[in-house]
Amino acid sequence: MARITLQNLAHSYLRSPRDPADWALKEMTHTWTDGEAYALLGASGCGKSTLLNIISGLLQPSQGRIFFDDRDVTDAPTAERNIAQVFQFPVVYDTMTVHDNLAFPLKNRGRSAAQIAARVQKVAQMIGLEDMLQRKARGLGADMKQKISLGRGMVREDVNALLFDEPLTVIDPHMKWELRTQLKGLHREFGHTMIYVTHDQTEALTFADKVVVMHDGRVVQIGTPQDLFERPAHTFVGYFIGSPGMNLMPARIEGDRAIVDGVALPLGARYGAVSGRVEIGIRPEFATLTDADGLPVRIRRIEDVGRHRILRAECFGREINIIQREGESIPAEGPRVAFDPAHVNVYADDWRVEGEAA
Ligand SMILES: Nc1ncnc2c1ncn2[C@@H]1O[C@H](COP(=O)(O)OP(=O)(O)OP(=O)(O)O)[C@@H](O)[C@H]1O
Repeated sequence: MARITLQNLAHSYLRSPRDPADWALKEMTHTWTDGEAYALLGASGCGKSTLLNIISGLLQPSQGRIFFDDRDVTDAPTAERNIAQVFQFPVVYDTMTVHDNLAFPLKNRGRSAAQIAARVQKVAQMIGLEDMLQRKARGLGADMKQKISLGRGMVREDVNALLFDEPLTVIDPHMKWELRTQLKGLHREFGHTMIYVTHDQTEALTFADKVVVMHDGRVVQIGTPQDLFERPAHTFVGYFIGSPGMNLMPARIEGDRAIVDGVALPLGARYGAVSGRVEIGIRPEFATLTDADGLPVRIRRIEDVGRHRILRAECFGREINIIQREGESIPAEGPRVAFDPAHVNVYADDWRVEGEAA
């Protein structure tokens, strides 16, 4: 397993990039901890595959270096990087048994029969393939074949990193949940450094210790699922993560208050001068309806989604979403919306501004 360091890394597919839009990956410097499970999350085209391909060695970055521990691997081909990869579509040898597919990477590295048997058994058991080991891979469905690919990715203990590129794309929805859980179990048991590319927030949040959110060629936040939920570092994180995403409202900040359309709202921290395009961000979970303080709202639609309901509302001509838990009601007249001050984030030009404890 290895720590992965990206140093001033950037990539453009153009020969002579001129402006920022020409860079598929904008300059970044990050260190990813040895043994952690990371999800690379972002919308289509944000640069996830470009970054993964640079890490795996399929692509040479236009700028910067990449290290596995202290070794500079920027110029090393994929074969020398000692990584395992699992792709969107299963890669299995149809004529081999499930056992031999799983054993293949170990045989290639000259492991003893006893080592192979023990390891294959363990991996097969963890992904629920132990009863199928003697079957030929031919004839198995895509789900089963992808399970084999995942298992084969995990079978070696000595890889620097395990890279997954949207590995659950071909998997049946109910099976996705099972495989994600198994992958998490495998990570807990084996402790590989894992990088998992997805555009699906549920996949990222359930799988990863740390989620790396990418937007427009940049890493906008690396954090635990809780960090991303409570303190989105960028408005994109607020919007992209959560269902529905974070509410944003233009505001002016005065110390520990935000002024929205002339109404003062308390903040959980005190701020100095905040300049640029200033907004406050509030997740729908931290917005409540009152009949007293707050901003006037008009409820447009109510969506019942089981344990809670989503109120789609309008506030000073802007859309706002409020999540109500069971037992919470809607005031009959003149409802207002109030925000939990501790969960109001302040943004300047889309980036979160840190306040001082009030
Ligand atoms: N081989 C290539 N040549 C030129 N441009 C490319 C190439 N591959 C990707 N790009 C561009 O680089 C940007 C980042 O693409 P990338 O595939 O890394 O994003 P992604 O987040 O993985 O998207 P997706 O989820 O759709 O695969 C996009 O604007 C894309 O059009």
